[in-house]
Amino acid sequence: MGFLLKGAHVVDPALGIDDVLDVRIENDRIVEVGSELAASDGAELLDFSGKYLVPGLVDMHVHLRDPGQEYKEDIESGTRAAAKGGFTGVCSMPNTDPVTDTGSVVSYILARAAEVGHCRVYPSGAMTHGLGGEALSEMGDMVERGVVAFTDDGRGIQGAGMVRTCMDYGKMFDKVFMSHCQDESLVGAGQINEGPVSTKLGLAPWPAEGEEIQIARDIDMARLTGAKLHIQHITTERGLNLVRAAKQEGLPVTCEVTPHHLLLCDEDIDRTYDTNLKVNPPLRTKADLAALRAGLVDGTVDALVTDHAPHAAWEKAREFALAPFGMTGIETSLALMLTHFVKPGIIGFDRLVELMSIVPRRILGIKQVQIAPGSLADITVFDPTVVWTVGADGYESKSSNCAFHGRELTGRATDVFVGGAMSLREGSIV
Ligand SMILES: NC(=O)N[C@@H](CC(=O)O)C(=O)O
Ligand SMILES: [Zn+2]
Ligand SMILES: [Zn+2]
Repeated sequence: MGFLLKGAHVVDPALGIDDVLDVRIENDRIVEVGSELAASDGAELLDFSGKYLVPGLVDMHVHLRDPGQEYKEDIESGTRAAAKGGFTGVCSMPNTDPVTDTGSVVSYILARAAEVGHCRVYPSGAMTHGLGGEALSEMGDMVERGVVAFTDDGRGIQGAGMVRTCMDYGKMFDKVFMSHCQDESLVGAGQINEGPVSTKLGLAPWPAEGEEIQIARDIDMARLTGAKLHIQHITTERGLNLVRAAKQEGLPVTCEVTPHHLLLCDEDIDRTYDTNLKVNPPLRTKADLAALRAGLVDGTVDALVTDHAPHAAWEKAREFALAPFGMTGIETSLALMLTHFVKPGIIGFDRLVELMSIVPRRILGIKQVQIAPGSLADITVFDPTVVWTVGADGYESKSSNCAFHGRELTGRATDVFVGGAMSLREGSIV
């Protein structure tokens, strides 16, 4: 069993490859990369001319909602949506029900992913019991069952002492600590970014400082404990500058940004009053957006993630203040990045691959995939020229709370291989 992938434009910055090449897959591995490779017995030939072929994309921030909130998403539908979006793997967040804070929940997620998944699932586990911020989760048990990272995503840990305890104890496992930064005493019932728009709309304000204070604090805790720190869904210029300074200091600090925080700002809420734009942390200002874009280009931003946060239509159909935070994103992120950053030449395909494939694996400590013989055949193929409309053919996700619904985008994943098996073929789930 195998495939001969013909004539794709292969981009793998880790190897310095940026060329039209053929790739041969046998079983779960890449076995040959070169020009004009000859077909072999039993291998299926796929013509990828005009397409790009890159190491499989990994989204390191995804809410699969399983166990517990399967009416929003489950492991089958969430990984199906991921494959449709071009991903070969996702890191699942622990704000499930029950919370992913014990080994048995981790084992459930991995077993279910093996059974029904359309891509790999790399589970993260909670830092504190029940995301309560009061007591340690069962970190060692979860590491034994396969978590790749720790995070209380969905909530900020309120006490600096608790963050320190988590890091001091948990750093022996050599996993990254990922911080959702939100000071509840400042944010309170905040709905959108604090500024003229929140005043005009009469929506409770969420100050930038409610995020930045915990970014600064967690960098201090990483320095104090020696633990690896990753700032999740960063949204403000000052927050990004804190990460920039930590890196200059040589601390093991990384950060991620979402397409929505790169492309939308609080003024878009004024324009649309769309609850799909209600997200945690909130859409910030135009100036923040520009700062995040600069960080994407200069390397301060390490990873591009979606924070795919599915919610049922009826939940988002409520008054703004009652609607839950979050938007879906896993079916649109590659296309948004191709359309708004690669096509206009703001970043190259090589930087895109770093942001969406290589660096997420590095941060999570997952073995790299390379377009080279011997590597696992986790591969993403996309057409950078196809024009399509978001949501026109529905979504693979169970939820449709997509802030980009109806937008025309250029570029889309066409084929995805996970361990040498196709999970997306010519744009359709296998
Ligand atoms: N991002 C969101 O707006 N919502 C996330 C929680 C989170 O990522 O903090 C969710 O679980 O719905
Ligand atoms: Zn979060
Ligand atoms: Zn999240």
